[in-house]
Amino acid sequence: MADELLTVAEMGRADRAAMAAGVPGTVLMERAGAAVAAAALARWSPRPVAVLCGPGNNGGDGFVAARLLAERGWPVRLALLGEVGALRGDAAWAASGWTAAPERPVERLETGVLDGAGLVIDALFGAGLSRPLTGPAADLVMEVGRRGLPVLAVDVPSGVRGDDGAVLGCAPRADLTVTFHRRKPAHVLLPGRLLCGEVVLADIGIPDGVVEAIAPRTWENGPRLWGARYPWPRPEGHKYSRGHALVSGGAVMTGAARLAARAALRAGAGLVTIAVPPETVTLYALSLPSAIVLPAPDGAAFEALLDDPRRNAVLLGPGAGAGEALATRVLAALARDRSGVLDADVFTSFAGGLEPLALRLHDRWVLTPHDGEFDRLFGPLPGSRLDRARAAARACGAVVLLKGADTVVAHPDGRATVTTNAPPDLATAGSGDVLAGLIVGLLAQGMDGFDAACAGAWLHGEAGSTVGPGLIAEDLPEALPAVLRRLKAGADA
Ligand SMILES: NC(=O)C1=CN([C@@H]2O[C@H](COP(=O)(O)OP(=O)(O)OC[C@H]3O[C@@H](n4cnc5c(N)ncnc54)[C@H](O)[C@@H]3O)[C@@H](O)[C@H]2O)[C@@H](O)CC1
Ligand SMILES: [K+]
Repeated sequence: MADELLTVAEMGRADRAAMAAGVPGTVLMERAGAAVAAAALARWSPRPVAVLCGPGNNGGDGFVAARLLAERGWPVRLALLGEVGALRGDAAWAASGWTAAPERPVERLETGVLDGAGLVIDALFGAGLSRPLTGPAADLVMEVGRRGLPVLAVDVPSGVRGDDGAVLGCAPRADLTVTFHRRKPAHVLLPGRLLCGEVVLADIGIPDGVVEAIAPRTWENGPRLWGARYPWPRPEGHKYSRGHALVSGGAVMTGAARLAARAALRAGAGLVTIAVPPETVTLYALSLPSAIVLPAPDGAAFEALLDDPRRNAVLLGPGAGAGEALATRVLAALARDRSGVLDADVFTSFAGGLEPLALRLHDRWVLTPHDGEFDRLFGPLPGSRLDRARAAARACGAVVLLKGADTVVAHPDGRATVTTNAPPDLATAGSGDVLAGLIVGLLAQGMDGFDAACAGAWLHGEAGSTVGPGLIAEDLPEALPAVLRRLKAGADA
């Protein structure tokens, strides 16, 4: 499946470009409806179907699918929101194909159309959804849910907004969603992703060059994006050529920096120094045999460690304790030519204003807030998670990774990815520290900020899935070798 995600506007441009290149809209619609019918035939045994059509082209796809399924002998009832006479353009053409057979009426959109149905095809609204579902459309969607009928959604479950996956009013929970040409953000962002069920991407004959011309800026995260630049160890390499991460450890919440340091090592950093309060050296050293544990009694001592340019990537935040001391360390790290990750307590330490950070940050730094931390640092920004992460990256000049079940990574230049492989088991203490550690480990090896953030988020998700139920954060670095082995096998193929 292609990784690009097209906004609704970009998909509209793709449709228009295809038509300008000589593919008529009716041909696109016929192929879209055929893909829906094919998906129904492939997934379900023959059964009575209720096709719910809306007033636009999404409904047009429904008319085509209904005709094709009826031609295959499936009992099909079709109901339309509005009047057939009010349909325009390609949708009117598609409707005429259905009504051409006198035994195929167009029913009013009422719940009775569901009686006897063993499958619902939801073709009410797609890209054109402009307001919350109300009236008969909402009644039908609610009734489909009450009856527990299987649902095949055309393009998106009706009520799910294409650009952000938000539900306007209500939306059915689909078993299968057939979308066209490229997926939209709604197929990967929550809650949309959960309502789509399995997503099938159908080729409706829009030439590939069209996507290249549109140059989309959003992708589903995966190794196809960054795998070619993954910093695999080279035969002639040695530990000094694999980067040296510096992790700042705290006095009380010592687990956070230890988890991060271990993850940085597992991600392949040649060396990891963890700078800790002197009274905790033994504790850190005993649990991290492969890391260098050094005492840093104060800011000056930490700066002395920073001054060694071989320590090329820095992690600040996990277990650090918010406040002036942490803020000073952050600014000291940013004053040097380093890459790094800012996490956790850093966001509280700079909650008063972004300016001191924004002045010094650049795109070899990655900020990894969850939603609460994000709002603390950037304020409540409008729009989807994609919009907000992009705006934040632009505002601070660094890569922003907005954590969640649908983690977004955004670069200040507007590129963004959505990560979809994170299992819910990852919602556990210390999981974010591991993520920060993975990213700093990759930065230390020379990956750029965007690649390191994307690769870190994806590896984190894969490690989480490898462990599965019962996962605790300590398991994640240990799961990494198996994940990397699989990645390498794929990358080498
Ligand atoms: N040539 C094309 O543009 C193609 C479009 N395709 C299909 O066309 C869809 C987009 O078609 P449209 O742009 O016509 O949009 P939709 O079919 O999603 O809906 C547009 C209509 O619904 C109305 N509407 C929006 N929200 C409403 C609400 N909550 N309650 C009541 N009415 C509401 C709008 O006023 C408009 O009349 C895609 O999702 C896809 O399924 C496919 O056929 C492939 C080709
Ligand atoms: K739909």
